[in-house]
Amino acid sequence: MQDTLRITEVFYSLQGETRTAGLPTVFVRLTGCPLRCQYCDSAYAFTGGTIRSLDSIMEQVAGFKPRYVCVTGGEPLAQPNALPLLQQLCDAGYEVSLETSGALDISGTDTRVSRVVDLKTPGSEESHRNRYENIEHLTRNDQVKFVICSREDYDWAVSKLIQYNLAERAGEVLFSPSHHQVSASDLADWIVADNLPVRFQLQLHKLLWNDEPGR
Ligand SMILES: C[S@@+](CC[C@H](N)C(=O)[O-])C[C@H]1O[C@@H](n2cnc3c(N)ncnc32)[C@H](O)[C@@H]1O
Ligand SMILES: Nc1nc2[nH]cc(C(=O)O)c2c(=O)[nH]1
Ligand code: SF4
Ligand SMILES: [Mg+2]
Repeated sequence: MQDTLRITEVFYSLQGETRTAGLPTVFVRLTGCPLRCQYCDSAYAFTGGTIRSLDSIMEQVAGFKPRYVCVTGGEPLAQPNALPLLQQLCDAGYEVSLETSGALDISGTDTRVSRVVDLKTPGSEESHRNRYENIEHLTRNDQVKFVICSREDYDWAVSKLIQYNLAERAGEVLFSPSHHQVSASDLADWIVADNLPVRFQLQLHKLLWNDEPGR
């Protein structure tokens, strides 16, 4: 089918993460993911969804009159039509971000998109899926995220930060606690103790609305 995507939900909320945290944002959640991170808070997007035309998605997004649009999932890049969706969203004048697992090639995405590339830690149980070739495509418009499940994950993330010079390559490096799996205040303390050039982030939407889908 041409120009269609399988979509779990489109909703307007406050961005809970990344460098635009706190800003009203439309979320477009694409259905399906080839990974199975043990902590995944969006497993309801693995299956189901509705096949929709690009035009109908663009129309629904426009109805919210947003400045920011976040394409997430599931794994957006697992659907080939994610690329024209991202491009059309940029053409329409929105500030667009893409949440991606980093398991698929990011190089075909519109360069206006801020790609939030999650480097999967060992604690996710999907770190063998990391596509390290993506790192050479990162620009200062992009963000790298580590979702940290333990002190071991933290040490691993620090080693990748140094090995790939991520703080120079990307505009932001984000360290986020895996929800309820590591103490957020411990993670904050480790970052300060090590004087790391990274941004600590919490999932604001979980503080505000617990774990309700569509928020
Ligand atoms: C649900 S994923 C969808 C996009 C893509 N599949 C990915 O993993 O980046 C969006 C972001 O939520 C993060 N995430 C999922 N479950 C989480 C949890 N329990 N605690 C913290 N972050 C979580 C993921 O690591 C990812 O950075
Ligand atoms: N409010 C809110 N912010 C988010 N930022 C990234 C999300 C995601 O599920 O990818 C998300 C989400 O699900 N809700
Ligand atoms: S890659 Fe993203 S959507 Fe897929 S299982 Fe991991 S966190 Fe969930
Ligand atoms: Mg979420």
